[in-house]
Amino acid sequence: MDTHDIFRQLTAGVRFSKKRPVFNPKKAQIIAKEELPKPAKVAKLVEEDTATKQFRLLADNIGGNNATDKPKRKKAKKQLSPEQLEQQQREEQVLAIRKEHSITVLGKDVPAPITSFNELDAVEYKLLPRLKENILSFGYEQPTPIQMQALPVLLKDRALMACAPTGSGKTLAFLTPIINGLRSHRTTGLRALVLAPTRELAQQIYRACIELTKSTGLRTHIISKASEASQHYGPECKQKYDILVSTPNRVRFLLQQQPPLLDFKGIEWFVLDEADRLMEEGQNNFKEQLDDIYAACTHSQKRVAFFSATYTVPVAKWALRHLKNLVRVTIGVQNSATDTVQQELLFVGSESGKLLAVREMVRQGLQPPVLVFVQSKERAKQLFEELLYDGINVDVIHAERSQHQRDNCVRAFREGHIWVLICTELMGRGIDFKGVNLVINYDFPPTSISYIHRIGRTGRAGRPGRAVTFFTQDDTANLRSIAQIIKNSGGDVPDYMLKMKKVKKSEAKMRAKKPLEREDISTKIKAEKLPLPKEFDKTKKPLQAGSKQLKKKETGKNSVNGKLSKPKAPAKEKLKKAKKAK
Ligand SMILES: Nc1ncnc2c1ncn2[C@@H]1O[C@H](COP(=O)(O)OP(=O)(O)OP(=O)(O)O)[C@@H](O)[C@H]1O
Repeated sequence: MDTHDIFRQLTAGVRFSKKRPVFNPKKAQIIAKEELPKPAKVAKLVEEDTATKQFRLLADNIGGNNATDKPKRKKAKKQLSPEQLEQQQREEQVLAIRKEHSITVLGKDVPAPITSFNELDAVEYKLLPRLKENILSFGYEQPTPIQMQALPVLLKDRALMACAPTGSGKTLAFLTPIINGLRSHRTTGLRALVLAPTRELAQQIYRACIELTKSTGLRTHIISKASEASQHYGPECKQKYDILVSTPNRVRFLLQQQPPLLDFKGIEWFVLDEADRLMEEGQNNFKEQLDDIYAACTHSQKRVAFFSATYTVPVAKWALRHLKNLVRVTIGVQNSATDTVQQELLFVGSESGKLLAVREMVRQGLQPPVLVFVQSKERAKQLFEELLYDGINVDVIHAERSQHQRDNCVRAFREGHIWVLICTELMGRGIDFKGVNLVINYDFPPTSISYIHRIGRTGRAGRPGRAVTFFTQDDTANLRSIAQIIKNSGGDVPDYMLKMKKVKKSEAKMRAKKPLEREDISTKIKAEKLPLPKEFDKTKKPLQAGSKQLKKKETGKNSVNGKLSKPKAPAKEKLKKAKKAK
């Protein structure tokens, strides 16, 4: 495989604008010159249709025609030496394993996949016996496909960009090589950094790390409160940790203190979980924070690994620019939903139809635990108020709740005290609740990436799951792409959905940034929609010009002394009167 091929394959699925240069070789100083394609070749690549390119590359790889994977067959005429024959057989075996587990690899000299954790005892990996015991204590019979391929790649100190379906065991795939690489505790300070987009996910990774490091002596820490961090990391601090798990904002905050409260000069492992989310640019996104953090990790030998179930252009670009010796591993088809989830799209007519649909599902018998996704914290609160009195154990989690409340909520859901958890996008990524039976997308996901992650909260680790996505007339813009995802993972969708007009890129972007405005979630009768009772009108005197009441009517606000007050609902008045009469 020549350099041109490597670049072409690493950028599979990446769509470059013709206006902006795709890849500026001058900027990519870190990559060795010979690894870079010539600008003219890049331009040619840009013009290639992305979908065709992706399809061809996947077909090539899975079918084994990839130059990386292809066993070097000698010409039939030439007699093979026993060693050559053995080598050829080994290569064919590797290909067969990758094909069986839908593993696609891109890069030079990619290590062979393992099929059992026992293979990690080999001299080339030198897995710590204690670490292996910890892995086996989870009761896993064999590595998952991402573990099969990512473990050897990372244990051989290669940079990795890994894409594998939700719930496929990526956490173990990145924690094991870190722990094995660090081996034992040192008092020199932090040597590994794992970043995740939410605190809940960081907590989950932290807990997994504590389990995996048992009896190894390695110390892991999670930054729970930035304000307390000075005690743990300040220059005079005696107690040092080896591994730090956190969200980017807390880390950057500590780095920015004077003097900085974190020292990343010793970071040998830099791992991003949900890398595509962390690389998102724009307001309230992590990219800027990430750049600062990466710049502080100045160790010359640091290993970098990105993991996610989905990948986007910025991640591929960044990896190409910054990482040497890069391997890309994809399990199945990139950016696809896990095939263990039975997916349904349900037309509910209108916003009120959604509540009816949820209640109907409850009436028919919901199998908890159930996760319900809505698009905002306001809507999460509204839905919670609606379902609170429906006789189901329901709770709600969103960014406005305190950290303590969020932790309690997650714990109660994990322990089965809460059956239905209403949540926002906050819980969409990475969270591993065991045995979630159903995900309801109450509000249509803003992007197909969000859809893949949300429904991936069920159907994890090979278990079956179900996801129901409500849609109304307002959601049809994104319907086509999500119907396509369902079809790609083996589900049934009506033909008309797949034939719907593609949304413009600009519109898709806008929808991703700004969710649709929706009617409030409420079954309460709206006062303003009720006709005024007749007697109310008859007894009313005409309003005087300049009177408070008339002003209120003109402005449409119930303003008393400049403050907003609740409108007095005629229906409520009527109800009160009726009660008094009783
Ligand atoms: N080898 C294995 N065999 C069986 N189960 C496993 C194995 N490795 C991990 N698991 C289990 O699979 C579940 C999902 O793992 P994990 O949370 O790492 O998934 P993920 O790929 O990171 O998902 P997401 O993309 O949603 O973050 C966990 O409950 C974990 O215990």
